[in-house]
Amino acid sequence: MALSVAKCPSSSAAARLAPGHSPPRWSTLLRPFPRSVLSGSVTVPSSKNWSFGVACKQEVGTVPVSSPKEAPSKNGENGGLLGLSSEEYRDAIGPNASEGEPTVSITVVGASGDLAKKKIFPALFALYYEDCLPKHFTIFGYARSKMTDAELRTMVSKTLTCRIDKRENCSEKMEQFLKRCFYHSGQYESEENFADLDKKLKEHEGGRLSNRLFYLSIPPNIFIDVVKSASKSASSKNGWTRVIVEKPFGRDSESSAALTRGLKQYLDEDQIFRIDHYLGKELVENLSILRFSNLVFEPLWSRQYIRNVQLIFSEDFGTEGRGGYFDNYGIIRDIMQNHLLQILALFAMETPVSLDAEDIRNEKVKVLRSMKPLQLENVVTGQYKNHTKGGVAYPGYTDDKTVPKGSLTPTFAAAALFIDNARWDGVPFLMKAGKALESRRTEIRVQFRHVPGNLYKRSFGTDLDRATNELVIRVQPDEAIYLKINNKVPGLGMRLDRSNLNLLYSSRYSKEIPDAYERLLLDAIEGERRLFIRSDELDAAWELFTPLLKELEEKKIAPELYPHGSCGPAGAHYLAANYNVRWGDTVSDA
Ligand SMILES: NC(=O)C1=CN([C@@H]2O[C@H](COP(=O)(O)OP(=O)(O)OC[C@H]3O[C@@H](n4cnc5c(N)ncnc54)[C@H](OP(=O)(O)O)[C@@H]3O)[C@@H](O)[C@H]2O)C=CC1
Ligand SMILES: O=C1O[C@H](COP(=O)(O)O)[C@@H](O)[C@H](O)[C@H]1O
Repeated sequence: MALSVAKCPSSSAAARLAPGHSPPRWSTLLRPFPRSVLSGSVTVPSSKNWSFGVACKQEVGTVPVSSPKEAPSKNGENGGLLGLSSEEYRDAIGPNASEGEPTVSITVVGASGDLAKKKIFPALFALYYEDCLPKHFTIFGYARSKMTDAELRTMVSKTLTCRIDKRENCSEKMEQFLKRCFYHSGQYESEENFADLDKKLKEHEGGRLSNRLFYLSIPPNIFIDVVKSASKSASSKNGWTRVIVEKPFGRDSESSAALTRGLKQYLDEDQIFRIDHYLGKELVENLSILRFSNLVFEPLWSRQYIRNVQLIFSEDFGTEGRGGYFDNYGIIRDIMQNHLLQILALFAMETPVSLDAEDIRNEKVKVLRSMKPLQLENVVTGQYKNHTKGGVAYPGYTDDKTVPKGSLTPTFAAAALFIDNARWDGVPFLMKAGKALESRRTEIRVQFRHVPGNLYKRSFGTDLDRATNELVIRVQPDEAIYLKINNKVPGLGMRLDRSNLNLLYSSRYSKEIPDAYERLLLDAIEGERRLFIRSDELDAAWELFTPLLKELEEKKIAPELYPHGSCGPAGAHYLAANYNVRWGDTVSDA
């Protein structure tokens, strides 16, 4: 029987316990409390009901008691109240504070763009549908494009979807949701335009304690302009102000440090939520649970038993429509330096002291800082070229009009990385990421060592590799965790077979898996930083990749061409073979 807790109880009755009731203990395993709760906050009941200890806990009147790491925010009197004592906090929010429920205003900056339409508004709607948003919330779209509220709603409504398993009242809920979405057109560097937004936000907040979340869904060259104007003119006067920053966080160590310095002129580190949406994916979240809550795995999690680890990302489409952005970054910056490296850090970290964000991030950063410098000979790059299959012509990367002719930007890369610590000494961590490949998949593959003195080695023939165990965590699509084991083919003979112990999520759970952006938006609203990137993690990630990127660019290394829709460059196989490894996704029973 599965332990189950409603992640976002649709009926708040199930979620709310009378004051004095203990929350179910295991709920914390499934969703660690926000830092404010862990550090001893008092939750002020907003009414007779008390939202407490549940997956989708609303931060209703959370009063920080002591949280030494959370200093008052940079924007001083305009900023959050995170560093105040509970008495100061009550004084600041007035005598009736505990009677009013706070509001959350979410401003999607760059609301006219692709990400906002594709991911952010749909995720906000899913949270609303699941009763995960606070009772009082308002969503504002902000961008330069001229749009009315009605036009924004029409635009947004086209991308909202209902969960397959929850269609009940969906269109009604959509209508209610859209009524809470508004639009404000303005320039990104204009304090005046943000001051106008502030006025509108205040009208909606109706004098309540107001918490404000800004989601920067815009190109990075305007991050600082927006943060400057928003923090000066539109940050909360009496609640918290937080900013979600989309990637890319720079192109290299220097530009990333400059971006962080720029942001920190106006924000404290704990107001900055650097998003890496791969950390919000269900199976990536599950990685630590798999390892730290199952005795069978943790003892094997080291060089002693693990031969290699593979982190594989592939997409079966090219850079269509994003060539302009992509050409300036390439696959190493787009996928490896962030998504795959973050997964590696989570995979390889030591047991954290607790599930608190800082404890987890402390362990991740230690892994990143223990990485051996990346050598050019341990890297293969590729770029897709046009290819015709079944009478259909697929364009090459440089056929995209937004990509400069002769571009050397890699759309594929494979690399062998090493962690210079006692646990992982000598174990290759092989990464592979590519666009326009034959399939779309993201996987973590753990290949174990051979069984010493294997009694059955004769039964495996010459291919002993096939006899080793492999643990596969398929992040997407068809989320699954499976372990390849050896077993006897039933019958009187002695033939060995290889089978999968398979946890296929769609068979095990009828519930639809939430999109990563839902989890991350909810965490940002709750102040939970575990799945966001801290600045020292970011620095360490860039420190690892910057010298390699510079070398590739300075030496003008030409990527190996591979046909659109193929398995990628052959060089990736040679690279793996150098370490006696075969990519797990290329074998017939992958
Ligand atoms: N799209 C995706 O799948 C992903 C995107 N990201 C990141 O998220 C952010 C947003 O992505 P996306 O929505 O695709 O980006 P867009 O290019 O669609 O930009 C978003 C909005 O920003 C404004 N804008 C665009 N270019 C400029 C410019 N040069 N100067 C000023 N304003 C500009 C436009 O709004 P207006 O003209 O109305 O002001 C546009 O609608 C980016 O940082 C991107 O790298 C990260 C992961 C995936
Ligand atoms: O960050 C990015 O991620 C997407 C892939 O995300 P997914 O959740 O759809 O797997 C990738 O296409 C894009 O290039 C990159 O910027």
